[in-house]
Amino acid sequence: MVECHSLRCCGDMFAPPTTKLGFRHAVVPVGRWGGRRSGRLELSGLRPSLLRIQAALPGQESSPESAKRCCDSSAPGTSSYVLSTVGNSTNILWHECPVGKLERQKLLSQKGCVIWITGLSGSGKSTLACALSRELHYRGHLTYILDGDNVRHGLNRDLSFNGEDRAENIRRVGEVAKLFADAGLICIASLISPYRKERDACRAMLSDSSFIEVFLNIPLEVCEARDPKGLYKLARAGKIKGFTGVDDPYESPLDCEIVIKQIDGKCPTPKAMAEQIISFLDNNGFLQA
Ligand SMILES: Nc1ncnc2c1ncn2[C@@H]1O[C@H](COP(=O)(O)OS(=O)(=O)O)[C@@H](OP(=O)(O)O)[C@H]1O
Ligand SMILES: Nc1ncnc2c1ncn2[C@@H]1O[C@H](COP(=O)(O)OP(=O)(O)O)[C@@H](O)[C@H]1O
Repeated sequence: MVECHSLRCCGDMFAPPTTKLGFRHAVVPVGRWGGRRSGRLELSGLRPSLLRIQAALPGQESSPESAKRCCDSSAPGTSSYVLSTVGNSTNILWHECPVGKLERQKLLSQKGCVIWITGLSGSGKSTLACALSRELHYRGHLTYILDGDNVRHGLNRDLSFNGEDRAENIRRVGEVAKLFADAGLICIASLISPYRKERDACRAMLSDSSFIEVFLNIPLEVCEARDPKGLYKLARAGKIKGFTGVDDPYESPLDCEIVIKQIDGKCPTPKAMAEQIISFLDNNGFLQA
């Protein structure tokens, strides 16, 4: 048997990629660091330590078992690598680094996570995100806010507010939030994210329970009365089409970690809401490595 240099394939570093990344992959035996055995791999010049390759063979699911076979089934003189197909990206390779999430979390004395604040326009998402970031910052924790409005100024400037684009908006923010959580940060995503299916898909991107959904459950009438940007007025006048809560749906979470609502007709202060979330983080071990 030939020594396998795939970082995710052997020994302590082995972790089946499907559990973390959901790749579709298959194993392709190839020559040792060179040659073109699969007809599409050219490995010359690649350092062994960088190799964990997944093949673009459709329909072959990975499993711990199949990934292990990567070590066992090679012909003498060959090693096996696995390339993957993800969406429209074919023959791509995941690079591992010995400095991982755990090391970064240790450095930061916290656990990377995503706090996903969802609610109607005007419910107070941005205000809460800022209050939470400020309170955590004072306590020595590193945070980063992905605010819907702000992200639409750059990364998502190509997206409109039709259903398809909102779904893509949520997906992209989910992916970026996942990266920030992997970086060890407490990532606060505050966007309307009106669709349950897309929010749940973002939750599914994170392997452990590090997706914390916060529903800012403020009634439409209150949000509309606040109307800080005058958007509800424009929507009611028919000057904005497809406005959430007016003529576009908002699907409330059915089972989320934290619900914030009015008490006796009064909205808690942003600081009080932030404290509620911080208590959750503390009780669930996110504020230590
Ligand atoms: N049609 C329509 N519906 C809802 N909101 C609208 C719309 N058009 C513009 N805006 C402004 O865009 C902000 C919402 O952006 P999001 O990225 O959070 O929305 S979404 O998650 O993609 O639904 C939202 O900001 P917030 O008020 O902070 O929520 C609005 O200011
Ligand atoms: N807890 C709160 N109590 C009272 N008013 C609030 C609260 N949070 C936010 N607001 C006000 O509501 C309006 C909308 O807040 P904002 O954070 O912009 O909401 P969103 O980001 O959900 O659109 C702002 O005028 C803000 O000052």
